Amino acid sequence: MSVLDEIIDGVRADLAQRQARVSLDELKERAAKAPAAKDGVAALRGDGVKVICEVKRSSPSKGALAAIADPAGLAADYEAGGAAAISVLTEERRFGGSLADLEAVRAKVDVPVLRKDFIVTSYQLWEARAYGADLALLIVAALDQPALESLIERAESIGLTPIVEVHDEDEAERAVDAGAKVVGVNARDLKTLKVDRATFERVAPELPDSVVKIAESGVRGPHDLIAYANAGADAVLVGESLVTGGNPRSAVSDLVAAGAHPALRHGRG
Ligand SMILES: O=P(O)(O)OC[C@@H](O)[C@@H](O)c1c[nH]c2ccccc12
Repeated sequence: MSVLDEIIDGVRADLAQRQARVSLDELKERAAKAPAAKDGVAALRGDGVKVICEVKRSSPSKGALAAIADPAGLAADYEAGGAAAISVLTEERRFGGSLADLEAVRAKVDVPVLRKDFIVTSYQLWEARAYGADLALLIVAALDQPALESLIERAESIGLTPIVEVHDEDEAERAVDAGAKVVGVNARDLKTLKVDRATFERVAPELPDSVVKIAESGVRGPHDLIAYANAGADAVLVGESLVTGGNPRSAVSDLVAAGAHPALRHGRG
């Protein structure tokens, strides 16, 4: 069984407990009261390379990264540094996240917020909206094609922008076939946990120009952002280096400054 399969088993077990406590109707009522979703696509387009900053306490590959007692405070630092969006991990067992983190971050920042989890049912999309997310991650490797298609449709119908995560050319083709408009290319293979920064440049050419392209994982600093930008990234998604670096606000602003450099040839030019 791959790491991804193990993570998803845990996610399904936790999900079953939440579903037993909170009905879908209750969630929908809560979602109806949530502030309207912000435009996730608009936030990731435009001049310069956008930086999505992640609230990440731990990971299956590295274990504990940072305690993050105040996720909303961290998100506010990210926003002050120029983050285009905030990613909040809500998976509990391996990443130490929660829906409470999502809610706290949403209440604090104005930029769009991404629910980063292993979404396998539409119930989790309603949760994302109910707790204030504007974007939700859908991982191609975790879904069969009909499920991927229906979750993309459902996400859009409830106002969420789906970020469809791929890791190779075949998955990129599946994402595009399923109608993805925003695609994240993850340099980390979720089945082996290995990072290969060349993944983005290999996979991005499979994606049409109209698709917003996010390079995920492995960004240690401006140098990696520039390499991803030169390979066509519209945005990068950064976690570990921000939570372990000591000064998240200045680390983000260094990335944003690098991404705004006029000499960069990025995505839409
Ligand atoms: O910590 P990093 O290497 O900067 O990576 C962030 C992000 O890309 C990574 O957390 C991630 C990408 N896709 C995921 C899917 C699930 C959980 C986590 C992820």
